[in-house]
Amino acid sequence: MRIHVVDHPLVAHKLTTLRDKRTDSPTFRRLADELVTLLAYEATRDVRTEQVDIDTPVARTTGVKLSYPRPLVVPILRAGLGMLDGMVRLLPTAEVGFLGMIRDESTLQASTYAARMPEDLTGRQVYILDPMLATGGTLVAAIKEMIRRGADDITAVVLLAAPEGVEIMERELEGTPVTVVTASVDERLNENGYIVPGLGDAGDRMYGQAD
Ligand SMILES: O=P(O)(O)OC[C@H]1O[C@H](OP(=O)(O)OP(=O)(O)O)[C@H](O)[C@@H]1O
Ligand SMILES: O=c1cc[nH]c(=O)[nH]1
Ligand SMILES: [Mg+2]
Repeated sequence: MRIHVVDHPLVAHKLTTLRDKRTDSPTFRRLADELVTLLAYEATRDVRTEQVDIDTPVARTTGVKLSYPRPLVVPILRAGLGMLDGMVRLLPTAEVGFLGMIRDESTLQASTYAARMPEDLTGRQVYILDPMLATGGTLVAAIKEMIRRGADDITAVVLLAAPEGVEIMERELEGTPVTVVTASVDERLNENGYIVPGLGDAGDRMYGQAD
């Protein structure tokens, strides 16, 4: 597994406002959208392309286009949904699958309540979107599901990661073709499994408290 922390002043600036507890939901959603576009630029560095010949108004030339099979973008509901538009803006040909996952806040165990995507992902590049990599339980389960379906190139785009979650991912996904792109690896997890300093509950801050 590879991890790439995007070190850029615009990313740091937007992330700081996202973390601020005074930031309201509409602003939070807008910033998450803008941030994911900046992260997506790095995350798609190895997106597969193929050569194409075109005519400019002046001459014939060779360029590239995104190749087939199309990449698959998979937001993990709920909070990952707030990253979808920003991602597909950069990857307009992508297909979109959905994974609904919830972390039990007392046991911190992740479970899946919905999955809609092709059963066969052989040869597909997959981009998983989830703002938070905390204990890593959610992302490890999601990535294992993609590998089970045959994906051979998986990139997880997360806004924030905890060192504990990164370590679990490295252990559980050793030797797998996985890259994590994030705006920050924070200090630690607290006793409730929340990232410190973090930004709180990403889903609640985007959409309100679910229960
Ligand atoms: O790394 P982990 O410890 O597994 O935690 C991270 C997960 O927790 C949050 O989802 P949550 O369960 O709150 O669902 P929600 O997006 O519907 O709020 C977050 O969006 C991740 O999916
Ligand atoms: O800090 C955290 C940890 C898990 N899920 C969140 O939304 N935030
Ligand atoms: Mg939540």
